[in-house]
Amino acid sequence: MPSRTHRKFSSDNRPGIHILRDRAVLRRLVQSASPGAGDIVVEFGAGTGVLTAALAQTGARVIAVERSPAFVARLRRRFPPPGNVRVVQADAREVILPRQPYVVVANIPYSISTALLRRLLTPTASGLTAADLIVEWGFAKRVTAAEPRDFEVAWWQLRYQIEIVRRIPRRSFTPEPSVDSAQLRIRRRRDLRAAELDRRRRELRAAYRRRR
Ligand SMILES: C[S@@+](CC[C@H](N)C(=O)[O-])C[C@H]1O[C@@H](n2cnc3c(N)ncnc32)[C@H](O)[C@@H]1O
Repeated sequence: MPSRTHRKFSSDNRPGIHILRDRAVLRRLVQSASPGAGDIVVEFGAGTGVLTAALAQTGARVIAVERSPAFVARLRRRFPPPGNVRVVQADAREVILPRQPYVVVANIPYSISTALLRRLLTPTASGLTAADLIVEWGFAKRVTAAEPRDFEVAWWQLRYQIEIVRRIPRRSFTPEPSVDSAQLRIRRRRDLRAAELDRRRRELRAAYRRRR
């Protein structure tokens, strides 16, 4: 017999949907991001709005991006205007991102992790200042590796400090995924000037080409 929480979103229960049910994990994620009132926070994959509600309580302006029409309808009921939550029905990989400085806080679908990080961390001109994400444990290990396997991750690490804050057991979600997750903390490095960054990027690119 499915639990009540499980039944509530069973119409949208496709692979990749794992609702965060551990309040402590949720609290720590929001605390790590600690957005201030009026800050722009983008949440990808808002689902039932469990994280959205915690973010909204900080007074930040929350942009809740969700692809599923059923979840979007539910989010719009839960966060009606006027308020500090804007629900956007879109694919996280394509949605228009803010031009002003913004942070991302999200429990992202495992299947789009690479595409999403590529979108957020690859461009040099970006308003992203920080991201606090829940991602698959193996993915977190890959993007925080001391010696990244590929140039792309090395480039992300050059511009952003990326670290695993903690391991999150699979039982923290409903339904449980088959693997554990990680809380990932990403902060933009401010110490590199454009010319220096460009030089380091060329050096990095050359080093990875030689490895092949
Ligand atoms: C892991 S669940 C997280 C749900 C909720 N934020 C939470 O923390 O409990 C991932 C959510 O992302 C949504 N999703 C999946 N692919 C998406 C995409 N390409 N763009 C936007 N949302 C997506 C799913 O519908 C689901 O609601």
